[in-house]
This record gives sequence, C-alpha cells and structure tokens, in this order.
Amino acid sequence: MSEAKGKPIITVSGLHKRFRALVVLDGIDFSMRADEAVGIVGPNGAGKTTFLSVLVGAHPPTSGTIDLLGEDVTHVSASERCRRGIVRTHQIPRPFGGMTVFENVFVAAANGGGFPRDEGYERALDSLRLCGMFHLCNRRAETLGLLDRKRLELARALATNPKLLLLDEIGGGLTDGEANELVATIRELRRRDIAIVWIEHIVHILLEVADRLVCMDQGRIIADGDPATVMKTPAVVEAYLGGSAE
Ligand SMILES: Nc1ncnc2c1ncn2[C@@H]1O[C@H](COP(=O)(O)OP(=O)(O)OP(=O)(O)O)[C@@H](O)[C@H]1O
Repeated sequence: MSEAKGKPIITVSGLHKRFRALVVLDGIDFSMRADEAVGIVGPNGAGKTTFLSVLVGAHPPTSGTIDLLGEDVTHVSASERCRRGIVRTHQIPRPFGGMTVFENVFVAAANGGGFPRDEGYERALDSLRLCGMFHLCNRRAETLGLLDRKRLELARALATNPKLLLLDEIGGGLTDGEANELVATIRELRRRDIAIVWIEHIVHILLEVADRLVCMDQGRIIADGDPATVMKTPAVVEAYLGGSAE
C-alpha cells in the first residue's frame, strides 16, 4: 500500500445534526483511508442518508468537524467540496430533464468537476462507458427507466473525477444479473483508486465490495469493522437484523 493510500481521506469528529428538535446524527466519529470501501447499514431512519448529505455539504452540521484530505472542510461549500474530490449519488435519481444522457454527464464534469470543455467531454464519455450507458448518450434523460436513471446518477458522479464516492442505495430493485454488473463496476472504481462509502439495504451485494462495515442506529455508529464480525455483533443483530442478541 502506498503512503498516500494509507492516509485518511476523510475524518469526521463529533458530528451532530438536528432538524429542529429531531436529533438525526448524535456524535459521529468516523475516519477512512483512501484505499477502503466502507459499507453502511442500519434501520430506516438511522441517519445514514443525512450522514452523506452532511459529508458533501448539502446540510451544515449542527456541530462537529469534517476533514477531507487533511483540510478542514466543515464550512466549505458543497460545490467546492465536489471539486476537491467528494461526491455522492442520490437515493432517488435526479437527472436534468430536457437534456440528453450525455449532456447530463457533461454538465457534471464541467460544473461539478470543473473540467474545461475537451477534458469534460472525454471524462463524460469515459464515465458513460464505465456505467454501460454509452449507447444511450442521445436519449432524453427523463425517458429512462429506473435502472438506467441509477446508472446515470453513478455516471454523473464519476464524471466529477471523485477521490471519494458516496453511494446511496443504488442496488435496490436490481435483478441478480444487474446487481453483478453493478458490483463489477464498483470493483473497477476501486481499481481506479476511488474510495467508496456505500449505503445499501441489499447486504449481500454490499459485502461483495466492502472491506469494512459500519452499522448506524438512531444517529450513532453502533458497530464498525470487519463485515463478518459486524454482522454478528449483538447490537447490530438487535437493531438492524430484527433478531434477538441472545
Ligand atoms: N431535511 C430534513 N428535515 C427534517 N427531517 C429530516 C430531514 N432529512 C431527514 N430527516 C429525518 O431524519 C431521520 C433520518 O433520516 P435519514 O434519511 O438520514 O435516515 P436513513 O438511515 O437514511 O433511512 P433510510 O434507510 O430509510 O433511507 C428521519 O427521521 C428523517 O425523517
């Protein structure tokens, strides 16, 4: 492992997030290296999506700090964080309607990634190829089905040239064959040295890629470590898997 890969890509300390009286993140401490793929599981409402939103700057934390690549980005805008290499996909894909698939991805490369035109063009094409969407370049984004919308969401995120990619439930509703394709794509991203955080309820897909698993419950991290060990942790069995710790 190179020295750069072994360094933390992101470190979060004492992160709290409240929406009015509702405490959604309740003291999150988290750090990961650039060569890791971390899965996040947890019951509905645990705060997983909110965690990603706070990491990318879509919501300011109520308190706590976020350090990206050795710099404090807690008060840095979402667009600037994106240019520094952190990007997320959304649980519900949000393509720009009225634009083609290619235009959607090109806008991400140019605006999100800050690439000049020719480079943005190449990045957009590379992302579309990687996500198996090249043949759909000229389709209007709003005419895509759910699976292709999810692929487009991933292609747009990749076009920004992320160092850390945050995925929010991109596996839901896929057939086994489609899920295998998705796993192959994520493995290719790891070969390209992109660090991954992936929230997913379909745990068996997640475990094919994640080398570390985090379980959240009620705004806290209740387990963090080797996936097999985390899945057997009594607190995880009780909070997430619906079983008894006995
Ligand atoms: N913008 C918001 N304003 C108010 N409450 C919010 C907001 N976003 C999320 N919440 C609340 O925060 C809590 C955590 O939501 P979040 O979506 O982060 O959980 P989650 O673990 O991702 O759940 P799921 O697995 O169902 O996606 C929920 O009670 C949700 O209603």
